Amino acid sequence: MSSIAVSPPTCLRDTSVRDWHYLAEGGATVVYSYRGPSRVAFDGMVLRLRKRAHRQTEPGPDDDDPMIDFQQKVIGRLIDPAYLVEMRVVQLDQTWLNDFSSYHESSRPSTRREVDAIDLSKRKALLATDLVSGQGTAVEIKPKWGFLPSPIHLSSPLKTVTCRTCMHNHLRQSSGVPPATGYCPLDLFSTSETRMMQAIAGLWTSWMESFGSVNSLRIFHDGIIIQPNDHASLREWSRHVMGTENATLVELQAAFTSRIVGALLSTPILQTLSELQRTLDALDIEGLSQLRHRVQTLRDLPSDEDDHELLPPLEGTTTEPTIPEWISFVEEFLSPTHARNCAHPDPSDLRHYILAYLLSATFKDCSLILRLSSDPILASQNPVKVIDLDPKSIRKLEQWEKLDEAIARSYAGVDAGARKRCVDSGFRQIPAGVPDEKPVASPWAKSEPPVW
Ligand SMILES: O=P(O)(O)O[C@@H]1[C@@H](OP(=O)(O)O)[C@H](OP(=O)(O)O)[C@H](O)[C@H](OP(=O)(O)O)[C@H]1OP(=O)(O)O
Ligand SMILES: Nc1ncnc2c1ncn2[C@@H]1O[C@H](COP(=O)(O)OP(=O)(O)OP(=O)(O)O)[C@@H](O)[C@H]1O
Repeated sequence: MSSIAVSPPTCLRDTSVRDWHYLAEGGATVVYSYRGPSRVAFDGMVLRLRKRAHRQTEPGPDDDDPMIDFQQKVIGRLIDPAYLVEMRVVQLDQTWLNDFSSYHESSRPSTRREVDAIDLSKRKALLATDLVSGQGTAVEIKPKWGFLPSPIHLSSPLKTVTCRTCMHNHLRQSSGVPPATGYCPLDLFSTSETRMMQAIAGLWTSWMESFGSVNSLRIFHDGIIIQPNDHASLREWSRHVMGTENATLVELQAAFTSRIVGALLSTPILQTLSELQRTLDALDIEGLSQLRHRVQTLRDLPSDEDDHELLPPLEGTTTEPTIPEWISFVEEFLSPTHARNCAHPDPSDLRHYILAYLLSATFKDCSLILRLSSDPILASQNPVKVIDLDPKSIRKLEQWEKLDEAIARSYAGVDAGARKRCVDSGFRQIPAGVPDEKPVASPWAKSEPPVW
């Protein structure tokens, strides 16, 4: 008698905290890659743990269960699921999480450690397919906002000339943060090969100049993040990309840029993202804010109770959307009859516009991970995935209004002749002074999700 069937452990508690390696982090989560002894449940997976800001005293809700539903039932209707990453929820054991955090805290960048830490109050986390481990190169790009707003509800034309990301980078630069100033998302989203090359070259330059600290470009080789000032790993990577360790940085940049642009041109994902961002943000935060204030003013006016009943309740501006509400929102957004007059938004549609804006914000903040492979079979498989498609909180609306104002105010201080002119290839030009009276129908107005 031999062969003892041992079921694979699926509890994180059964893994040593040393089996996980720090990979990267964003504003809300920190991600570790499993590198321990082979275990079916964890091989090729990353663990995504929520963080809590030091200034945040109250623990937040465990929001990873809704996150899976949101990805499958909401995002999966708008983006071909082939671009999405498989995820599942895992339980966290408090003692294990405490040990994990103490063991790994020192591997986090000091700039991040100053503001937040792993949230030890959470009882759940996410496991997701590790998109960067294994042999070869994986490149992560955070494209940001791929459109210029329609001028209808804007207080000034400033935002229709220079894109939000370029203006935000200006604000950051004025406050001493190293930004990706050579990068304009509208070039990346343009579908023009020349402009896309310019965009990727800009990302490369800021990656180099910031010693890899910008979040808009990350390069992983054989599962390890490459730091631009680590010459040994840069040489090793150059051997992989260029076939030689002796390439100059200029040659390496050119080869990298053309590989990335080639990969991006072979997929419609950037167009999908910019169309979603644009269509869902039909009013701009300024128009949304005006609509919110209009509802507030109408509610404050003495009038018939009947009239008031037609107005949306103000809780609609503060209550987080539930998954069923998201599902019906997307149903409606995809329906052939979905059309709204965005030039004259109806106050009764306030909640609709808020949900649309929140969803647009998710698509404005996601990242792409591309696998560069010289193996023709691997290369023929979908080489691009979209990550970080978390729902945004309704609590952010006010913060976004303030940030928008701060960005525009700071950019208004730039001499008119020195302002960047960002070109939006997908922009529907509306002549100045002519309000767009036509209802805007969703380009996704079909009964089935888009199929490529
Ligand atoms: O406002 P933005 O455009 O600066 O985006 C924030 C990101 O800054 P970025 O410009 O990408 O460096 C920011 O990224 P970092 O923390 O800077 O890496 C977050 O992604 C933030 O989202 P959340 O608060 O984590 O849900 C993002 O906030 P949201 O606006 O998406 O809520
Ligand atoms: N499935 C994955 N495979 C490999 N690496 C990943 C995966 N998911 C996330 N990462 C890495 O972890 C980082 C942080 O993850 P993510 O972007 O989801 O965090 P976030 O806190 O929500 O980010 P943001 O600040 O942009 O909102 C990513 O930028 C990426 O480098």
